[in-house]
Amino acid sequence: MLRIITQQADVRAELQRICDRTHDEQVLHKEATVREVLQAVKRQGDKAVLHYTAEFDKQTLKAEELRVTGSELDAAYQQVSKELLGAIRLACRQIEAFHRQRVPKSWVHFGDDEVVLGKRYTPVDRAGLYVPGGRAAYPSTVLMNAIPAHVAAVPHVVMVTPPGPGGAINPAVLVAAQEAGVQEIYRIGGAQAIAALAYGTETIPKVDVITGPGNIYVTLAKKLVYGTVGIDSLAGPSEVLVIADETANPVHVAADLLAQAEHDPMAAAILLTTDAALAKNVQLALERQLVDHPRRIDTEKAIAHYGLIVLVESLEAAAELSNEFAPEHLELEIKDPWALLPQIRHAGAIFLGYSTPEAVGDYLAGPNHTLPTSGAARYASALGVETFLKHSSIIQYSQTALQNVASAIDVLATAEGLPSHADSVRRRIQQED
Ligand SMILES: NC(=O)c1ccc[n+]([C@@H]2O[C@H](COP(=O)([O-])OP(=O)(O)OC[C@H]3O[C@@H](n4cnc5c(N)ncnc54)[C@H](O)[C@@H]3O)[C@@H](O)[C@H]2O)c1
Ligand SMILES: N[C@H](CO)Cc1c[nH]c[nH+]1
Ligand SMILES: [Zn+2]
Repeated sequence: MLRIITQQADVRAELQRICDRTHDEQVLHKEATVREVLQAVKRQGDKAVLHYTAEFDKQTLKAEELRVTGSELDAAYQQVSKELLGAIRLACRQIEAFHRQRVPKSWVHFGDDEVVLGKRYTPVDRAGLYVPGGRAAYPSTVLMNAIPAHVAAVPHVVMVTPPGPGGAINPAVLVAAQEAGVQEIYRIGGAQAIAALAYGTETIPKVDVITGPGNIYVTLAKKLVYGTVGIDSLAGPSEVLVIADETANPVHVAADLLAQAEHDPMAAAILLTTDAALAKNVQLALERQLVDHPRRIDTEKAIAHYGLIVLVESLEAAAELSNEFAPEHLELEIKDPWALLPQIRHAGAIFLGYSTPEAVGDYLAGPNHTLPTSGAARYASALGVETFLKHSSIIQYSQTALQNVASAIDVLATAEGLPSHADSVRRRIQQED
């Protein structure tokens, strides 16, 4: 049963508990497991990857079987329906069109003061894409990761995804990877896959940046390898926060809450509403929709632990609570969503109005569905082309320009107690050796 609580009670504490669910004390033992996996893969390479694949994915593989072969890739096209291929291609076009807008461009400015300044964008050499596969297959996530990498012109794109029975990978995932230009695919998942991409093994190449969402093990592993490699963001167990008024349809709101809860027992689904009748009706609708839900057990777990309906006094109060939670997905199911939008400061993606279920963003609206969770939307954003780019600053001074700033640099370097800094400028001005 989805609990209903009122604003005055311990709403803030409850929302904080749900937000913190991937970094609270209860996950410490999972972090210990992840640390062990990272260390083992770093030291033992493929041997450890194969060991943990057997332990956690229940698949016994040999090192030479880790890479998906050309014949498997070809066969995948025969295993997907025409409709599915058509939908993948539509999603590809829309995601690419969105990501090609406002790609950061290199620039150089030649100033009148004989100073040249600029920024030069270059892609990483190697990207590693994590595509989840424990509880569901995610061809959409392949596209959301691979297309921005392609638009950023990353020369080498590697993908990992957990093996299913017999080591098989879902054919739709393999088709999506080919449509989006992935070059190498390895059948590994979880923390061992993140470790392999971060440190490299005999079989799996080390990459420069790891992107993609995943469950708690994947997210903790990404957090721990950050620094050895770059990451996109902490895109962990899914979450949705819906702000709804009395005009919202309770059946639709319940369906949207379940659409995120069904991802993972650690997913979060929250409704903030000004209307007590809506709260009750969403609760009832959700119960009904859960009755013959194919993923009922996990979905009920998510709803029981991380599901919540909060009755709020006003939409402004709802916006403030939402900002504190910083949800991955925020739906505004209210009469005038554009009027509330200026009050929203932190959210991975915002869905406006009754006809915009979060699922359109998951699949094909165009914006990326790999989004920060557990409060990370306070400081991080959706995966994008820029995730695969970095920029170098460009600086050139003429002799005259250097003379103009020499004394200021001298003063600053002296204040910092760094005489060679001052000297490196002074020698040029004085034309000494
Ligand atoms: N935030 C986002 O942008 C976003 C997008 C899509 C999906 N998601 C999330 O991705 C996740 C997908 O999760 P999933 O489980 O289906 O697939 P997954 O690929 O993320 O995780 C499966 C892996 O977890 C590892 N694992 C499972 N149990 C373990 C244990 N007890 N100890 C150590 N390792 C273990 C296994 O190695 C397995 O390969 C969900 O949480 C979903 O909500 C998030
Ligand atoms: N809602 C997920 C992000 O939290 C993305 C997704 C992929 N497929 C379905 N949903
Ligand atoms: Zn989803």
